[in-house]
Amino acid sequence: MPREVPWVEKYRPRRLDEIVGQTKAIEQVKAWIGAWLEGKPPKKKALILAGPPGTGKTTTVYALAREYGFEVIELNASDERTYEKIERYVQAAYTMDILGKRRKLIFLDEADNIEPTGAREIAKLIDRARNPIIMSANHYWEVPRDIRSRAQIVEYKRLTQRDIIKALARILHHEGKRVPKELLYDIAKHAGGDLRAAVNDLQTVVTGGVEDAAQVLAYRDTEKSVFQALAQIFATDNAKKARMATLGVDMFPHELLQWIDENLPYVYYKPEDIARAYEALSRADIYLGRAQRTGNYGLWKYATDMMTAGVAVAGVKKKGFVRIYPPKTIKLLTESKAERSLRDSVVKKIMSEMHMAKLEALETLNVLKAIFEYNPDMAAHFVVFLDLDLKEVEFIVGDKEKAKAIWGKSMNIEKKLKERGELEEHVRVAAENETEREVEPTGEEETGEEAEEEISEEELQKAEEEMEAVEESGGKIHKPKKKGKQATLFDFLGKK
Ligand SMILES: Nc1ncnc2c1ncn2[C@@H]1O[C@H](COP(=O)(O)OP(=O)(O)OP(=O)(O)O)[C@@H](O)[C@H]1O
Repeated sequence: MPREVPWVEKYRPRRLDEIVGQTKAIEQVKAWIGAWLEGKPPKKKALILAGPPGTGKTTTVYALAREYGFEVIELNASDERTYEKIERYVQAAYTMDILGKRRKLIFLDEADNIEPTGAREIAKLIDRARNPIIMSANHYWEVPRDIRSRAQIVEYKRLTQRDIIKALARILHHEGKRVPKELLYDIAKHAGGDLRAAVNDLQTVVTGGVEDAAQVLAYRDTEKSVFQALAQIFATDNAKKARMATLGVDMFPHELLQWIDENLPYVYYKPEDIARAYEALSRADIYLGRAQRTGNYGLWKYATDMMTAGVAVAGVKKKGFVRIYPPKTIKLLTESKAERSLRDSVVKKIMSEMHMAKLEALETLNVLKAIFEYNPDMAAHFVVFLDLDLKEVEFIVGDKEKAKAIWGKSMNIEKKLKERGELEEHVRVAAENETEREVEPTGEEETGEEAEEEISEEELQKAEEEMEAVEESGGKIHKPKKKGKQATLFDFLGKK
């Protein structure tokens, strides 16, 4: 199912005069580019747009390019290959040539994330540049000195609540939607000057119904940045960026883990990528357990690395707007009795058919929810395998019409299996898995507690190596080896 276009992109200002609250910054940028256009490149051939996230830095670069006829070459400053790429462009003739090629403007994002060696190379390139180079950074003082000394700084301010309300009202007008005034004020207040966060909140509230708003915003109060942190983790393939995303989050790691746990099934397309992300999470969980028992809270670092970088690089993510929700485990108290009993019955079926402990089954239920939402064919196979009834399917997918469609497909599968006498085969496969597990013990117990006992010191050391490997391999985590013979959700997917 295609995701809705993120409003932050749909309503990104196209013109400089549509950018709110940054008049002074934009004047400075225009003056700087004006010098280039007059053929007298400014003394400082690079510009650093510095300021908090979501305040219009990237937007400025693209609007500037559109208005002044530049082609933007956007490169990630922390990417090692960036140097070679810039090399190609800085020396390109700075002309609008007769073939109609446009002048190039080099845009380096995350200038506060450049390693020292990269910084020296980029500094040399700035000296030789024949094209304007604009960089953006959240923390000016973390931009390497070699670069800072060669660049003019332009400061972007946190946006005021008034600016944010103006921008949100404009979006609502275009969408033809209304939300209560108080809610708009609440969103603006909780965004902390970050218009990207505010626009994302508005989209969440409008698409999820206003009744969701109170819940979403209630969490913004105390855990403002967890939404932003998760959005960043789920948007990047860069291990370092993912790890940095949670730095400002005022939350214990085990709470953060719950947030990531329940939101991540909606981020990846492929079941095997979801599986890989869950592998990283379960390692994080193990470190947390051990930290708790031994009092060695230094282990929190490994846990956080696993749940941020490990999850971020687990696979190919969906593009588009990701709605981030507070974890249901926190919401359980507000669940109705009927919902609780349906959840319990589904979880019991998962436990019995897939031979899982309760925690693992709850986790699997989250994955199933994503599969049921996005892949009705695969969902139908699960309906047969788990012997789910229509009410249970409705509970999992959360929509009557979708549930009916899946149910119909499952009836067809069941009919075909019966004709081929294969219904029994499903049962036999499950039974075989059970026997294999008994014959060939994995050394892994099913409860979190017991698993924690098995972590050795070497394994802890390995955690650090693993995270280094993630970075060295350019952000790709090695596919974990399959352990034991326990029937997991993904064994099942493999068999299908
Ligand atoms: N000053 C602004 N005026 C209008 N819209 C804005 C402004 N700042 C941010 N936005 C909205 O927020 C989105 C994100 O803004 P932008 O990409 O420019 O942020 P940024 O400052 O580059 O953030 P980061 O430092 O995280 O890269 C834009 O697409 C736009 O919808």
